[in-house]
Amino acid sequence: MPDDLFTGLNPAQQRAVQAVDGPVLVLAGPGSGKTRVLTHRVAYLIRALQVDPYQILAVTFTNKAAREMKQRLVHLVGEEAAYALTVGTFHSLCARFLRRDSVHLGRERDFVIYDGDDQERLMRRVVRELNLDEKKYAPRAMLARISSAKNELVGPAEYARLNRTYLDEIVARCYERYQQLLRQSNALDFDDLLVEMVHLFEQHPAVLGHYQRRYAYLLVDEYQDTNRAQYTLVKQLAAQRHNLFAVGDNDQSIYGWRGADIRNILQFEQDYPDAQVILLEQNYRSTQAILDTAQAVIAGGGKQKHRKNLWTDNGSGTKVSLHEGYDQDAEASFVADEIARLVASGEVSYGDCAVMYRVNAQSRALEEAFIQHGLRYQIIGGTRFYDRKEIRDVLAYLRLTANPYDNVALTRVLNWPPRGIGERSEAELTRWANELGVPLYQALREIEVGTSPFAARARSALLGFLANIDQILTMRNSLPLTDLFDAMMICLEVRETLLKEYDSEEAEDRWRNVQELRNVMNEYNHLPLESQLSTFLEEVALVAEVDKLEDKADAVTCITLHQAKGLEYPVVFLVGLEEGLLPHSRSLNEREQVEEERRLLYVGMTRARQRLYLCYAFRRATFGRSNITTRTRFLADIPKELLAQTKQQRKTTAPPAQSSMFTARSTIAGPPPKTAARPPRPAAPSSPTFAPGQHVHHPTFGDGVVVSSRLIENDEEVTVKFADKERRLLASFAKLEHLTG
Ligand SMILES: Nc1ncnc2c1ncn2[C@@H]1O[C@H](COP(=O)(O)OP(=O)(O)OP(=O)(O)O)[C@@H](O)[C@H]1O
Ligand SMILES: [Mg+2]
Repeated sequence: MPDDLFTGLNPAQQRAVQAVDGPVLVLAGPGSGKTRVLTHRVAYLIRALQVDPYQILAVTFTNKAAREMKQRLVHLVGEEAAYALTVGTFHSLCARFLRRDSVHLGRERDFVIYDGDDQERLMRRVVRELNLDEKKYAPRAMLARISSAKNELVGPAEYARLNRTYLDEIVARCYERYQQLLRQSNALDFDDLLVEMVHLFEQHPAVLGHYQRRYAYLLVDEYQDTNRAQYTLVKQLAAQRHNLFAVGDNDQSIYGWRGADIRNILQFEQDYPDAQVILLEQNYRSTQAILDTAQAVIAGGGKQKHRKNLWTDNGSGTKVSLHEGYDQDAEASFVADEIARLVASGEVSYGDCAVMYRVNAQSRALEEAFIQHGLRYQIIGGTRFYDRKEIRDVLAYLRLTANPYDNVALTRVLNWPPRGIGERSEAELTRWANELGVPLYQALREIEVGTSPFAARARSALLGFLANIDQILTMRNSLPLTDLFDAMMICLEVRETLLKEYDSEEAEDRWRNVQELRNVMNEYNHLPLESQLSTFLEEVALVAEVDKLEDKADAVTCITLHQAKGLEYPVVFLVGLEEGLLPHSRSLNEREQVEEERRLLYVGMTRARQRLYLCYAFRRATFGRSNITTRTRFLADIPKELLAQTKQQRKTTAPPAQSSMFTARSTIAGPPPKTAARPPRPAAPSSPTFAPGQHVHHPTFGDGVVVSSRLIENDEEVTVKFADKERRLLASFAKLEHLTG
């Protein structure tokens, strides 16, 4: 036997590779080599047992994992055999099988697969057709319910039977109609791929028999995150030969919210009574320090079945760092500084580092810090902050506010928020503006005053848009940037629009992104009023551009915790370890959901090989408001002595006085920047020392602008607009400083 199959495997792993007949469950902790064993087992089947690679089916959790597995197998078994294997995700495999066999379901082979946008458009049609109120029955929300039903293999009829509330009835009707329309278009959505496959196997035993014979060997990675439909598929395929090899870790089950059922792995032995269960206990990925810390977190969740031991002889390594930053920007800055330091020391490269977070909006602060520090980075999965739809829409309005003649910005948001301006009206407007030889905004003005080619309905919709723009324009020169922004959000009903367009969770995420943009603006409020918006837009444009030009090779990886599953990096930063983020505020109601968040943290921690940083911020601005945070409860389960704690001194200014996206923020507190020498306050001023419009600094509330000031008794009462709100202060107590510049 060629020995490279086994040289890299310990005895337990070798046993797992060689335990060929019958079902096998490898239940083991992170980094114990489950994925490696699965890969080697494929090679073993081919090389040692002469199994035809055509008979092997391996299921991975992501397409990326499938590609990586194939690459490894090219080395182990050669190209020809590697290409004859079937490796993919449940979805990609089902799509492939259905292309071949969906005729048995009376379906054309060339069905199309609808993505999220297509689905939404279709559901919108359904909701309208059924004369339902789109506000009450948001298409996205309907789709989310239908998706859960599909993952549970519950069809429209059964859904109607099982669910009896009024809302359920509506969902059932939408579900039924949605499926009809999909069918008419010869389309399947993602969930249908699994559902149809299960149906095909149920209804056509001959087809199932074909697949059962063909795939004599089944291997499934990340088995703990299979949902009902996937679990059923595996069961169907394995029913004859029982050659199922599943690997997983119940402590890493993190997709419950998407229908994954942890019981699938816990009940493996009941499902397959002849199963062998193999435990792997040596971790090859992480240092002892990282492992101990991660174990402490998962153990804090109490006892579970199959408690696994995990040890490593990788050495104790550097202590896990626990870092408190002042706010999310300081946190990001710390991460960037630390990465720059490690890279400069020659210890690691950018590509060795990953930053993981709970929600995509958290990447904004990181992206900016990386750009400031000139660090290469890439955002995995998530769209880069400034590329997100809601951000681009809002930015388009801001661009219009700065320059109403910006045609690109104008066409982008002409019908967002939706006001019934269709493609036809837009084309007509463009044509007409060309004819008049004026920018679109000017053409809109013309509609207002004179004759235009538009029918009454289109005309009033276009004028509605114009009225919005003009209303915002009138505020442009009188409000500080963040106030202008808030007024704009109200005028355009952005939040309400998002709630209409998306289900409540997604709308909340997108609204959070929009508010994140407002957080950025805070830093421009201190500039002269007339240059705030333009400076802001200039710098945003630069950030967006720099980002595009980046060479992605050897870049820091920014990734959500959910997407980081199965991956590993020498250096890992977990940021935002605060209550409300992790555990996410959505999960606080149910214990089981909080436990899933705990596992998510565990998954994140166990991605690290050499260095792990746990970070949280003392304050965090969410939804436009900066609040003091509470660090996540899970940190309490880590014994203090396992951690090296660092804490940023409280910043004396927040936000920094002359800040912009490109002024480096120091992570360590420094003297307040650019402050005038502080004269001792005279006890009883005879005339106000503060005047409206002056920029001032307060040790606690940060920078602000004086709104008004008046003398009272023997003091001066100053009203100051700070980043968060307006405050009335007594000058003798408030220690207000005048800011120069
Ligand atoms: N016997 C071994 N000798 C040396 N390195 C090993 C051995 N087994 C696994 N490794 C290495 O340890 C790391 C973790 O392995 P792998 O990714 O397969 O773990 P896993 O159990 O799948 O982890 P996760 O649960 O996070 O998916 C990989 O870099 C792998 O190459
Ligand atoms: Mg793995």
